[in-house]
Amino acid sequence: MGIDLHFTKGQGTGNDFVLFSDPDGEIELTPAQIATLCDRHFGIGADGLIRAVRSSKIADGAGSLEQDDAAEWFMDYHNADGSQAEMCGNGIRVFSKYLLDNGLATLGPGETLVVGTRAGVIDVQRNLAGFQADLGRWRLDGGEPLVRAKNLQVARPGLGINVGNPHVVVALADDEELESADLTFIPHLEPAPVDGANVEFVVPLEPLVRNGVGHIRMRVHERGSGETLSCGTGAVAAALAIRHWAGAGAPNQWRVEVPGGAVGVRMFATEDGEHVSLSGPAELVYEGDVTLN
Ligand SMILES: N[C@@H](CCC[C@H](N)C(=O)O)C(=O)O
Repeated sequence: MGIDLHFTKGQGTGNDFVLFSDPDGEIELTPAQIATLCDRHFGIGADGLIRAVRSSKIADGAGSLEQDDAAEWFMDYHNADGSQAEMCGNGIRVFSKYLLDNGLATLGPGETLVVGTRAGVIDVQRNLAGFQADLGRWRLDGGEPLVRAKNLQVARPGLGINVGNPHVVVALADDEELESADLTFIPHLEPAPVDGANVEFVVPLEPLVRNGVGHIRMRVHERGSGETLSCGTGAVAAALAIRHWAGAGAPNQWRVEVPGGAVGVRMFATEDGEHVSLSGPAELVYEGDVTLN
């Protein structure tokens, strides 16, 4: 018997998602079913799939689910190939918009929506750009693998950064080089991270710092989804890497241009260490019904 799904299509800076709600955790899709839904030729088409499930109903084994009574909803995220991911920065804004527009949550001015994810609970607030998500603490992680991409003449050292999910950031010389990279092929990392990684190719813009805000441009090859128009956690990792390389005095606020638009990144001190936040737009595009066999 088929599974009937009422779905919503949403996007944030062109990173697009199929969303559906499963409050009681009754619908477990297989990786193959998710890949079919996300397929742009044989399915709805998306970079990832998001299931809205109550945190109390998410099945055990979902990862490091930090239970928090305030997080009524859990963002169950899968990449386009059906693989699970811990976190999605653009996805969490679109997920918040989905919860609010469907009356599943409320978020007044100055209030915080707490969302459960495999990377822990994330605080989301409204802001001028749309939504801002506090992604919490980040860490240098995964060393400095050598990165090769098709059409890039030389291998480059990357920087491994974990912002809930794994990234490797590579600095390129200029826009010409950024455009020349062929990201239809998976970048080659040496040594290869055990759990794979999203790979961001970044160039500084001129001037790098304007009014105290750093400006960079990036393209990304997402683990499990291929090249996408944007990756929120990737933008965060890119800003952290460039700040790391720039050294003392580099800004704590960044604007990251991606093929699908631009997002904002901010690093700020908290009692439990430095946090990083991501802000940007979120839009729900259309709704539909689909039957999965
Ligand atoms: N597009 C997302 C990241 C989605 C997960 C990623 N592909 C992974 O496997 O870690 C974002 O906006 O952060």
